[in-house]
Amino acid sequence: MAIEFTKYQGLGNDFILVDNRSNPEPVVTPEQAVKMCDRHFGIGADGVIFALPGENVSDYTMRIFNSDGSEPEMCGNGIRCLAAFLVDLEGDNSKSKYHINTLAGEIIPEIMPDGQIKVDMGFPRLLAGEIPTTLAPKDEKVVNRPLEVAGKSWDVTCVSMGNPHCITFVDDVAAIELEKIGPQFETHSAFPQKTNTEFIQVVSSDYVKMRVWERGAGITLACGTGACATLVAGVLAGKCGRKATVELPGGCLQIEWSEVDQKVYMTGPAQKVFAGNI
Ligand SMILES: N[C@H](CCC[C@H](N)C(=O)O)C(=O)O
Repeated sequence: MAIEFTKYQGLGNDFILVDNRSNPEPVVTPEQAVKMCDRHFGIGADGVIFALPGENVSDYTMRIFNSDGSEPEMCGNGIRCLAAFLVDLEGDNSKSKYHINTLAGEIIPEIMPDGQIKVDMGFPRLLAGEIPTTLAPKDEKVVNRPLEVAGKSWDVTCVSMGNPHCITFVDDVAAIELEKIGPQFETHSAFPQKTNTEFIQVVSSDYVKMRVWERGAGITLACGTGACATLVAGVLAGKCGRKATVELPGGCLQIEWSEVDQKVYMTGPAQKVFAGNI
């Protein structure tokens, strides 16, 4: 069965988007998603994202398969790409704000006048039991706690944006051997659902540099939920303010942890690359 798709990217974190509005179940299996994401034998992407019918009061439902076939709760760059995709699909009937149902709760992307997309990413989850991690009692936060990885003790801060993130502040992100230690963080026994792993270099209280090893995807050029988790971790660890630019290898995101509603807001681009079928 031919599958029509449109390729989008958000700061180089790239996705295959599928119009799944006529079916409550994804029309692609996780195994097929792995093949589609292969950068030599397939289309090539960090994941496959489905625009499914909405539930309750939401306009649509988003589901995503990572390039290893696993299904995460949410994807920040991905939901900006989904919003751009929906505008394309809906044409003249398109809206500027969508209520999207996800496994991380309701997420609300808004297309701004300058074409950037601002996303209400909801509330961060801060307790060990919500990450989830065994690094602290389940009703405590995990801020600058030691974690033994690759024969070294790292001070980590854990935050969930619906998906788990383990954040480590370092003096020089370029010096981190991500391909060597990323997998050891991702699959560490302290993370029952595995984890995304971010290394952060604080340039100033409103500018940080980040590199990421993603759960189920490996090194990516950007991670939206990771950038949100990073800002929250920076506030908890006293390293940055509640609004900052997060510089990723693929470009910059503007992140704010609102003091008004305690939600996290992410603003960044999403670009269509090409359409096709497979
Ligand atoms: N690999 C991530 C999902 C994609 C998140 C990332 N691409 C983002 O932009 O948030 C996970 O398993 O939680």
